[in-house]
This record gives sequence, C-alpha cells and structure tokens, in this order.
Amino acid sequence: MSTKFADDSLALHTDLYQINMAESYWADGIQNRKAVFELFFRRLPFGNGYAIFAGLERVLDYLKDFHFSESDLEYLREELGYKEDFLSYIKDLRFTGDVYSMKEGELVFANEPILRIEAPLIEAQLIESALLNIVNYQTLIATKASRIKQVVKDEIVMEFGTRRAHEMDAAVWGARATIIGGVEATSNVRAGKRFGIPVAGTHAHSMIQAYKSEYEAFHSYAKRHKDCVFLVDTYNTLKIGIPTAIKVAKELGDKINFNGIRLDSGDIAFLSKEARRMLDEAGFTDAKVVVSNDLDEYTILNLKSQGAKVDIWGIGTKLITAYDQPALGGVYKIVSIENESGEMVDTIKISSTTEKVTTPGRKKLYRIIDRENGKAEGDYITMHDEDPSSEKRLKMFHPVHTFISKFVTNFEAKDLHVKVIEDGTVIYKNPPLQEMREYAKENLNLLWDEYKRSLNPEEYPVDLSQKCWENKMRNIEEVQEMVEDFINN
Ligand SMILES: Nc1ncnc2c1ncn2[C@@H]1O[C@H](COP(=O)(O)OP(=O)(O)OP(=O)(O)O)[C@@H](O)[C@H]1O
Ligand SMILES: O=P(O)(O)OC[C@H]1O[C@H](OP(=O)(O)OP(=O)(O)O)[C@H](O)[C@@H]1O
Ligand SMILES: O=C(O)c1cccnc1
Repeated sequence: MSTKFADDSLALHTDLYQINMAESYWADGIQNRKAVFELFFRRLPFGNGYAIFAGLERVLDYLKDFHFSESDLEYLREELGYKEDFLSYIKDLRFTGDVYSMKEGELVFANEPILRIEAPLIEAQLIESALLNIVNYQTLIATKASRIKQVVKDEIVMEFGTRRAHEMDAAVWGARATIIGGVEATSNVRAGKRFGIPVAGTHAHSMIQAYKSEYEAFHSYAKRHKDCVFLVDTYNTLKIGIPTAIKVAKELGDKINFNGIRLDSGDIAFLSKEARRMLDEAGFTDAKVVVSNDLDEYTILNLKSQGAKVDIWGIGTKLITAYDQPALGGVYKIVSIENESGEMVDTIKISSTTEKVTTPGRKKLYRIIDRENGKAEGDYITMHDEDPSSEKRLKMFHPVHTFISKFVTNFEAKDLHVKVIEDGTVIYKNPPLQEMREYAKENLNLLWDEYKRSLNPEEYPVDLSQKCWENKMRNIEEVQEMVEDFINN
C-alpha cells in the first residue's frame, strides 16, 4: 500500500465533485430533500439493436455497505481539508432510499431508465459515480457477449480474456457479465469460485515448448487430466500437431476423454475443416474443434461464411475489453426533487441536442408485448401513477417524431422495474447467474430478428405515454419562459 490510509470502503470510489456537492447540500440544509434520479444511456453500444443489462448484484452490494470508514474520513480531513462538522455528518451516512431496477439479463434500449433511485438528495448524489462505473462496464460486456452469441448461435463460447482485461476487477466482473450475455464458461478460476460460473480451459504453447515435443507434452497433460483438449499449432498444425494429438488419444484410449484440439493461429477456416476431416477419419467424431486468436463477432461471421468447422470459440481480448467500443455512455440524471413545501417538483435538463433533453418526473417503464405473436411492440415510459394494462387500445408514438404512431390492442404491459431496495434494505434476492442467462435468452425471443441483426438493426421503439410527453413539453416550456425572463430582466 502506498499511503497510510487503508482502502477499506468504497464510499470514496467517486468523483470529488460528488462530495463537494454533498457538502453544499448539507451546508444549506437541503441534504434530506427527497430526490429521484434515473440511470440510462442515450445510445446503444456497437451499433447494436439492444443491450443486455448487467451489474445489479454489485450495485446492491455497494449500496448495502455504503459508508465512510474511519480512514476515508481521515483522508478527507487530512489530505483534502474537509471540515470536522461535515465529516461528522457523513460519518453516520448510510444509503436509506428506495431503488427500482431492471433485472440482470433484461433487454435495455436507449433513453429508458435502467435504475430509479429515490433517496435523500445527498445519498442519491454520492452514489452516482460508482453506479455508473458498475453498470456501464458490465452492461457493455454483457451486450458484447450477446452480440457474439447471436453470430455463434448453438456452438459454445468460452471467455478467455483475463490477461487482456483492464485490470483484475474488470476480468472477474467482466467474466460474470459475459455469462449473462450468453457465454457458456470462463477460464478465470476466481470468477468461477466467486460466481459459480463453469470454468474451462486447455493448455498453452509454453507447455509444449517446456517439454520440447507435443508428444511428450500431451502425454504429460493426460497423466493428470482426464479431460483433454490438445493445442496443436505450436510447430506445424497439419503435419505434426493434429497427427500427434490423434496418436496420443489412440494410445491412451479410455484412460482419457479426448475432447478435441485447439487451433490458435493460421487460417482458421482451412485448418478447422482439415482438423475435422482428420479427427473424423481417425474415428474421433465426437472430438471438438476449439479455436481462438483475436476473435470477435465479425471474424466469426466471416469464418462461418467460409464453412469453418468449429465447435467451441475461445474469445478473449475483443470480448473482455469491448474492443470496438470501449465505453457505454450511461448517465445518471435527476428527474424530480422535493421543494421547500415538501412537494415533489419535476426537473429537466435542456440541450440543443434533442436526444440530450431529459424526460422529467418519476416514471415507470413497461414492455408492450403482443399477446398473439409473443413479440415486443416497443417499450413504453409512463408517469408513475399510470398503468397501461388498464387500456384496451394503447397509442404508441415516437417521442420526437410524434406523427409516427400506432395503436396496440391485445397486449401485455410488463413492468420492467423491480423494487430491489426499500428504505436502505436490500429486499431482492439475486437469482443464480445461469438463470439470468436464461432470462436474457428468453427476452431475446421477444424481439423480431430485425432488431437483433448485428449490422444496421432496426430501431426498437421506446415511447412516452401521452401524459409523460405532455409533462416533458410543459417542463420545456417552463424553462423556455425562465430563460426569456432572465434575458429580458
Ligand atoms: N480464414 C480466415 N478468415 C478471416 N480471418 C481469419 C481466418 N483465419 C484466421 N483469421 C483471423 O485473422 C487474424 C490473424 O490471423 P493470423 O493467422 O495472421 O494469426 P497470427 O496470430 O498472426 O498467426 P501466428 O500466431 O501464426 O503469427 C486473427 O484475428 C484470426 O482470428
Ligand atoms: O486472442 P484472444 O481472443 O485474446 O484470446 C486469448 C488468447 O490468449 C492466449 O494467447 P497468448 O498468446 O496470450 O498465450 P498462449 O501462449 O497460450 O498462446 C490464447 O492462446 C488466445 O490466443
Ligand atoms: O484455456 C485456454 O485455452 C486459454 C485460457 C486463457 C487464454 N487463452 C487460452
């Protein structure tokens, strides 16, 4: 450790400005005003048609334990100069609010609230950075995994990214997120232990090089490991690697489960076809062809178009680092705040970019599902006191281009938010990870294929109810009037 302050809490896992704002709220006595914040992103990552929400479990862990430790307070006092009165206030601060959230594995689209936080202003403010940090990364990785799975389809994907992940937390929580997105197993043993993810793996080139010959290395591996996948590309895949794997498998017979071979370089389309042919000719029709080497959904799609014969895809760097889009731009915005008379007042942030204007008010989010075909018609954001289920004929219209509209009948309105924290107490039990994965898979069945294609998908509708839209327009007008008054006076 490089300083005298023990890193024993996550409360300082935030941006300095949050603490400075908290101090101002406290100094002005408005720290306990009720506030409603929403977490959402404005643009889907990777040009994808949907995202998969992940991160709730860690959000709950974080909020449950939220407190400033003695060493946090010491640091704030000694190094950053915060005064004793404020520090003694935040010493006892805990998260006491309510949280509504989507379930992990839920499909999520741009501009819809993933989480809604209802808490005293100071608490809701202090947790912003950590919540965004968690949800942005995990949702990004779950979505990347899902994109890859859409292309891979029924074959297996193993996550191999630890060595290339952005440090240890990212490797472990990223591995977990890939499982929610549809990946079958990880090579990260700690993630396996911590989350119950299936762990799997083969061996590296170093083992072949350490034993000099593949023959010796495969035999040695097989001595201690019944399940064997031999890496065959160290010297010459077709002339030495695969023939040696087959020879060792034949020699050992039932003593091992010869599960297959792994290719990690060269022309994967050509080599996988040749490998399949050689394994089949040798009678190992159940042995799998595992491939790795800088793979992602684009390469996989291309390899499939070349007729590659692959059973298992090992994917590292481009999955765990979300290589083609390194960040999800999730934001956390205040939508309602209590005034001095104790009434909740909606609040809006205006922008010259239409998509950046926030939607004010405490809101709910529904997925409108056609009962006849089981497909989602779109998502529908309402004010908190609305229930679209009671409507026979629901008008859904584009929130910006309002003339684009449709009527939906015979639908189910699925409430996408679950109350996960009540008065600071976690009341939600995280389901097993495999269940979250299944949930994501089932949810994908709700979407027409047009929204799921990896290239230029159709835009899924995320609409506002009439009341919600009118409330937004009213708030915009109020701000416009305020700006006019300001300019004229
Ligand atoms: N048939 C193929 N079509 C398209 N891309 C492929 C094909 N085979 C492999 N690739 C991809 O091409 C990239 C580079 O492959 P290449 O064979 O040059 O790997 P390499 O790591 O440079 O090999 P080596 O380890 O032998 O130097 C990798 O991302 C790999 O997944
Ligand atoms: O290519 P990725 O998608 O990132 O998948 C992980 C990579 O990590 C390993 O290579 P590395 O060269 O690190 O070690 P090795 O000696 O085991 O091949 C493995 O062989 C994969 O190629
Ligand atoms: O088990 C493997 O084959 C493996 C694990 C991590 C990275 N590359 C390969």
